[in-house]
Amino acid sequence: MRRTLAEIAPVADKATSYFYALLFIRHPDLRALFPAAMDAQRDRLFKALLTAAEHADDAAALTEYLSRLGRGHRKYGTLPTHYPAVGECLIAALTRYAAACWDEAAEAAWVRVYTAISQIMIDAAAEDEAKSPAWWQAEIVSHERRTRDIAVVTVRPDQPYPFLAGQYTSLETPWWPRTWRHYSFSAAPRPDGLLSFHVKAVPAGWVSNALVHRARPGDVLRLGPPTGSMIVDHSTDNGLLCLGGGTGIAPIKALVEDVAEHGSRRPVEVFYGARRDDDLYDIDTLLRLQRSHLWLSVRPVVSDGPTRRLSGQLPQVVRQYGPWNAYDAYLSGPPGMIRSSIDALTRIGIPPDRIRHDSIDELMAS
Ligand SMILES: NC(=O)C1=CN([C@@H]2O[C@H](COP(=O)(O)OP(=O)(O)OC[C@H]3O[C@@H](n4cnc5c(N)ncnc54)[C@H](O)[C@@H]3O)[C@@H](O)[C@H]2O)C=CC1
Repeated sequence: MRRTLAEIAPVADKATSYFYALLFIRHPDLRALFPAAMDAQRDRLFKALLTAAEHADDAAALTEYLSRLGRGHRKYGTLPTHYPAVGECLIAALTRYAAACWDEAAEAAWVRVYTAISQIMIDAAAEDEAKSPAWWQAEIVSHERRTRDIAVVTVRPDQPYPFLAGQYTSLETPWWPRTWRHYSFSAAPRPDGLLSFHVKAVPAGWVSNALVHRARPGDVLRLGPPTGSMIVDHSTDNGLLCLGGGTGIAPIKALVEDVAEHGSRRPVEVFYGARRDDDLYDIDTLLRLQRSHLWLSVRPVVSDGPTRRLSGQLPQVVRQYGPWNAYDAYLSGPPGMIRSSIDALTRIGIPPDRIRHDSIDELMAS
């Protein structure tokens, strides 16, 4: 499998385009399950295959990854009968684009692995069906523009939506059917069941632009299941060192609320990074939380413009404080910020297993 993937990696775009073309010609009914624009989708299929191949020797990690994928596919309307159709087109694409190493043994390995992959995904989806809906309808109940391009969107799901502070969901708008994007919850679970997200309209971001510029109270979104492991570990008394860059502050605020609800006195140090003073759109909320909780310290950090606040990139500024050896780190923000913060924090001695963040691949896909 690894040899085949290495061979198709440089032509992954062509191989996945060929795969989808074949799938939609042979099984036109499946086209309706996919978004109109397939660019992000192409990338995702290849990444999923790579991830599966990377974990091929670690059965537990592979099963966990595939089970999550199987549960996540319920919202697309995927049925067990779709898997053989996909498998057959996948094998055809590999035969064509990994021709140099494709032989009977390679084909047998892929058929075996694909069958196992599908079975894990199908089983996980079936098990999930008994306890959870495939998706939730969620009506927008408030839409608050904080800056020209950032909105805080609050929704009421049609059924209880169990999740943990720090997690994220996938979201589909009525304007771009079947195009799903990830957003972190910006608040811990609330007694009224409402959920909030911070959305920044990014260039060429169809979903984010629709959510910021078009969405209004009364519009109905669809949500997939909650996911993500950037949650508070309540089994330790370690402090929390939280770095939130831009709208990455959203799940950090949820984590702070979670610590507050648990009534613990663990120190929580939040560094909130933005390009300019005006971009610190949620600073008032965080400073209000700081006034209510002695264990919480919030430091705004401005990276680009002139400021009377702390100035610089988040990882640089954090290094000037500390020591951080009794802290668990929580990182949320742009992929570049997450990568450089992991680097900086491991260099000052925080072990990698105490640094939590969401999957960088999934952040990029949003
Ligand atoms: N769970 C998560 O990790 C979440 C991630 N996000 C992601 O956060 C991003 C937010 O975008 P914007 O608000 O436009 O933020 P931005 O691009 O304006 O950056 C905000 C701050 O992050 C830091 N930063 C950015 N790039 C950096 C780099 N390469 N190295 C070090 N520090 C860096 C700087 O302090 C900067 O001021 C989006 O990509 C969004 O997908 C948003 C919500 C949750």
